[in-house]
Amino acid sequence: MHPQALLEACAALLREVLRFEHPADAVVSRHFRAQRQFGPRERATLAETTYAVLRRKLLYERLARSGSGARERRLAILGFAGARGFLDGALSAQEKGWLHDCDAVAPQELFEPERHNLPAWLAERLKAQLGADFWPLAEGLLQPAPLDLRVNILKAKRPQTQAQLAQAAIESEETPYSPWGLRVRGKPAINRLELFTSGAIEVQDEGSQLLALLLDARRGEMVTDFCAGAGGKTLAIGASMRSTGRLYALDVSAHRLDALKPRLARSGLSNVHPAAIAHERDERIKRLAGKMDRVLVDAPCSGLGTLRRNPDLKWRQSPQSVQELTVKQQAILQSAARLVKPGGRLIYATCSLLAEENEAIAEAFGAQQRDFVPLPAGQVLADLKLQQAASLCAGGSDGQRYLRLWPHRHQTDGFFAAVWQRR
Ligand SMILES: C[S@@+](CC[C@H](N)C(=O)[O-])C[C@H]1O[C@@H](n2cnc3c(N)ncnc32)[C@H](O)[C@@H]1O
Repeated sequence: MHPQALLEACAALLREVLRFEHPADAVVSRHFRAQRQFGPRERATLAETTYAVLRRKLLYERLARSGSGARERRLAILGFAGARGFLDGALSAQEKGWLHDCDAVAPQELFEPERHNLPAWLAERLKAQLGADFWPLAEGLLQPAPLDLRVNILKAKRPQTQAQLAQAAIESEETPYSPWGLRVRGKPAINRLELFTSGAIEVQDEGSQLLALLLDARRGEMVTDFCAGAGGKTLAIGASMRSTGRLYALDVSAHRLDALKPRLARSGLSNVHPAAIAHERDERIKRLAGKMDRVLVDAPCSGLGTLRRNPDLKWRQSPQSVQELTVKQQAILQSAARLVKPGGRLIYATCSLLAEENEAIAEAFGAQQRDFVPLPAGQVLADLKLQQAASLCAGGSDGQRYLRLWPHRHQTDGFFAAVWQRR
């Protein structure tokens, strides 16, 4: 495709995404379905340019105030994810001069928001929470996430899987914490590999794998994944139960549960029972009350821990949306807790960075529900012989109370989890 046509296509896609009416990944997929003319490399450039602009939106908007032509074209030039030589083929002499001037802007000439590229409300909260660690986090959130795979231990072993990937010219290394994980170099297409179609691997961030590990579901147990969605964690939990016992995968979104079905078929699991519920107090779940050995609440949240993958979320969330989510999170945790049997365990987790969706929810629950005794996440992970368990945790008097994963410290998405045992 001619550079000019590809640059204009990037600008057109940005025009749709920057309306923020729908999640960026959904807009990009719809765009590709409607516009069949793009090959795989062009699609990659279009998607990566869009994500680069979403990541550094404040910086690029500031630079785009100078220059000429349509705003989205200027943003696409600044975020262009292809080779500079190729881009040059699309630029006028004036645009080349402008881009050269933009490249020469030094960081000290920029205002803070143009360096961290976060909305003011979010930067303020993260600064209050993190202090000096705010800037390493902000920098970490501007990087694309690596591609992590989880080896399905029902079907494969990690070393052999790594060797098979190498045969397909895919380089990978073992993830540092999860015993199931492989971190792949680059972004190779995974879903046509025999390893993928046969269910030996799934794409899953190491942080998500750690949440499934933390649940420590055992063979033959009764387990509920209360907010199962498309089942990323369900599949990891089901495999850790060696496809025995019963694992209920509940969600209010039948659509998301539908996306679990093909993954379930590949996985070889026969212990998973997906069920759509109307809400967290649905009659259908009453009969499960007091019966579960393990309950995971992977609660709906702002998703701000996934900004490396979903940078549009920082522009789509707001203090009000976070406030509404915290109400829902409390209600779901309260209801899900009823399923836990005496001696059983409950986990509340999110992929948010914000204390109000995390520690605040866990502490409010602990204060109300004297029946549930906190278990230090660091201890649970150490008992599982997990590498460097203590470094993954924070909070409480010994700094081990909660699982607290950060992109800049652990190279995972941001995750939080609290664990309780019912008396
Ligand atoms: C963070 S996502 C779950 C991701 C999923 N566990 C995974 O690993 O792929 C949160 C899920 O909670 C679901 N949800 C929202 N409200 C709910 C409720 N009241 N009861 C159960 N699930 C709910 C959403 O539909 C969404 O799929």
